[in-house]
Amino acid sequence: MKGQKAKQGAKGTENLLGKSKSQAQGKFKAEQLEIKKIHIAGSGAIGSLLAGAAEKQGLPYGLYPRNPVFQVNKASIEKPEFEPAKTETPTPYFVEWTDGTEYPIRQINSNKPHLSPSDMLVLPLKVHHLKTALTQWLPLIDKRTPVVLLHNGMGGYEIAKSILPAQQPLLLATTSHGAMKRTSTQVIYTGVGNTQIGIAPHLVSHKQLTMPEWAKSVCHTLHALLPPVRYQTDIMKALWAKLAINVVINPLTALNNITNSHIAGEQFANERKTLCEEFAQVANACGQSFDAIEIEQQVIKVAGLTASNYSSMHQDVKNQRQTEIEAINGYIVNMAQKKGIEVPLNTLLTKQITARLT
Ligand SMILES: NC(=O)C1=CN([C@@H]2O[C@H](COP(=O)(O)OP(=O)(O)OC[C@H]3O[C@@H](n4cnc5c(N)ncnc54)[C@H](OP(=O)(O)O)[C@@H]3O)[C@@H](O)[C@H]2O)C=CC1
Ligand SMILES: CC(C)(CO)C(=O)C(=O)O
Repeated sequence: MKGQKAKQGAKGTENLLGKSKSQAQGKFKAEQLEIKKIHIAGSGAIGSLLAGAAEKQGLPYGLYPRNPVFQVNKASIEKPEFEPAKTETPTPYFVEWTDGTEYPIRQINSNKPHLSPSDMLVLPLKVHHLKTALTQWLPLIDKRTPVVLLHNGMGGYEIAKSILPAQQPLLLATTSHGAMKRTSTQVIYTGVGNTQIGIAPHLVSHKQLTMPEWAKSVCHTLHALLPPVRYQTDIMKALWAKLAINVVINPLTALNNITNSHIAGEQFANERKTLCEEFAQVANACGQSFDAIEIEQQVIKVAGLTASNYSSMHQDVKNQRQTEIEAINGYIVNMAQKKGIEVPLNTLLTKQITARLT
């Protein structure tokens, strides 16, 4: 099976419906699937993984690289202009699934998308990419097109709120699936995790007891593509919980050039404890409810589950790419300042990671 190439070409939505019925049992019903096409902004590791999943399930998809498709200028905001990609990918590249099968995916470079309410836009980007990407996509989406933010760290929601219309259907998500770009033509699905998703808090009505149809459709589609998807009624709590993990594992693995497994060890006991305490103090001052000891147990668990991983920050530092430090430890430092709390270790790690790239 290893290296086996899957046949290219979408097989239509029946295939997705057929697969999703069994995959989504007990979660979402097949008749809730109304998303006709998934548009993926950014062909990084997770974006490519989603495209591979769409290829695998036969759901029409568009995978768009950074910048080249649409230039941001005043004119393009009124009437978006498409230009040929500077980084055109004439041949497909491949996503290698967990069973070794390879699915060919292509980036879209020249077709001008117009997203309808039955399309969805997913942004599996780093927070520091979001402002530009959302500004580029805004003229291309209908005001009823569901938009999904999918990233580590915090701050993306505020950026999206400042750019999108107030009533734009918006979901916030975080994933623990692992994906890695091994070469320019190969992305590997390195670890099956899960995706947690929820409606942006400003769209949640306490009077509405059931999920709106658009949110069901999005969750169902994502679950059919890359299961399991867990719907969270309090997505902010889930994002804070993921942040806690990243606050500890990411900077320590990046600075010490180690895999995640080491973070569970005795040598990091002091840093682990202090970071969890600083996190809990800040999160709780921001209206959350976290216990430092429970967070530390969770960090140790995740470090064990992802033992052989190099964290995303480790990879960014190694490849001299901008890290997500501002959205992770930097976010804790900013929130701590606002609340008058001292967070010396988060402050130090933020400075040390930032210094690595200058
Ligand atoms: N990879 C993983 O295993 C996991 C990742 N995550 C999180 O998911 C998010 C995405 O991660 P990942 O896929 O690894 O990141 P990558 O860096 O691989 O992908 C981000 C992609 O976004 C592209 N990009 C930047 N700006 C734009 C833009 N304006 N329009 C379109 N594309 C743009 C980048 O382009 P270019 O290539 O030109 O830089 C890059 O290809 C991060 O927050 C990460 O922490 C969470 C769990 C696991
Ligand atoms: C959970 C963890 C730490 C897995 O590596 C991660 O989210 C990351 O690397 O950014």
